[in-house]
Amino acid sequence: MPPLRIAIAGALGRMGRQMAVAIEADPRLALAARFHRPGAAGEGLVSRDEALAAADVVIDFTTPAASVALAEACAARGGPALVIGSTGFDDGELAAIAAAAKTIAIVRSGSYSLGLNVLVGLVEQAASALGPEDWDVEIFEAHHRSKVDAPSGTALMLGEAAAKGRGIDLGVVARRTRVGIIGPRPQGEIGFAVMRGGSIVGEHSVGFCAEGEVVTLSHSAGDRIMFACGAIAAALWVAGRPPGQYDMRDVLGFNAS
Ligand SMILES: NC(=O)C1=CN([C@@H]2O[C@H](COP(=O)(O)OP(=O)(O)OC[C@H]3O[C@@H](n4cnc5c(N)ncnc54)[C@H](OP(=O)(O)O)[C@@H]3O)[C@@H](O)[C@H]2O)C=CC1
Ligand SMILES: O=C(O)C1=N[C@H](C(=O)O)C[C@H](O)C1
Repeated sequence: MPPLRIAIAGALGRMGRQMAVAIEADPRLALAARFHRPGAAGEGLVSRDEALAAADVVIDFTTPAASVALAEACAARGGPALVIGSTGFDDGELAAIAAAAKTIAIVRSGSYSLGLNVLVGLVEQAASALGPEDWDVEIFEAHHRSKVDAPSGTALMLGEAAAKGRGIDLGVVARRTRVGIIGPRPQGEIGFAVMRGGSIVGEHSVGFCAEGEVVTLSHSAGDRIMFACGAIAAALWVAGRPPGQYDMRDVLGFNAS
């Protein structure tokens, strides 16, 4: 079987550079093209249109606006398939990606880590067993000083999992900030806390806190290579799939009934 042709969006970014290393080392793949912002200078970079023409799958770790524009460009030409790793989308941007996924296959996940996606299932299970009458859910995340969105995409995935386990909508119970005299904690709230500093790759924990006891489920990322390996698994899985929006738990078979 010929190698799967991959294009990298945001090739000069932290994840774009990590993706190139991982793809070059994988005999199942060919690094077909690397592209960045229009006009960006860098060895071997091509235009977005050239990259789309050369690839079976594009792997994209950029920004919400760039990912939406890319999804629309891929959909307009009927491919290639897309693996989106960017985080920080608003509702309108998510709707635009869902619209593009009516024409092409798109995998989107706030984390391509296998371990983190296992943790998502554990959080849903724990939230279902530890009800809101006695157990408060608090999510903590820490990242490097250059990260621009908060809470992280992963923290939001964990919040969605906890809300799902309790059969509620995260939007109704999420508490993203606390400042000043805020009063006692409302029952059922799912709180988020954010730390930024240094070169932290990604720390996440979900605390279930009751009178006299705390259960903590956590994940620690020490290197970006496992995000890149997860994105490669997603690219191999999504190539040739019918149009639709998928996530990493689909790739891993965790959503199969
Ligand atoms: N899902 C996952 O597993 C992971 C997700 N992420 C997410 O991926 C995203 C990128 O992270 P990271 O690599 O650390 O960030 P970086 O800022 O290092 O990389 C993003 C790159 O995208 C470039 N870019 C911006 N606009 C465009 C465009 N229109 N076309 C092409 N490239 C563009 C930026 O260029 P410029 O520098 O010129 O602005 C930047 O170099 C973030 O949203 C992050 O949260 C990160 C790690 C894992
Ligand atoms: O920006 C990052 O670095 C990361 N972003 C993702 C997120 O927002 O959860 C994944 C990972 O934690 C690293």
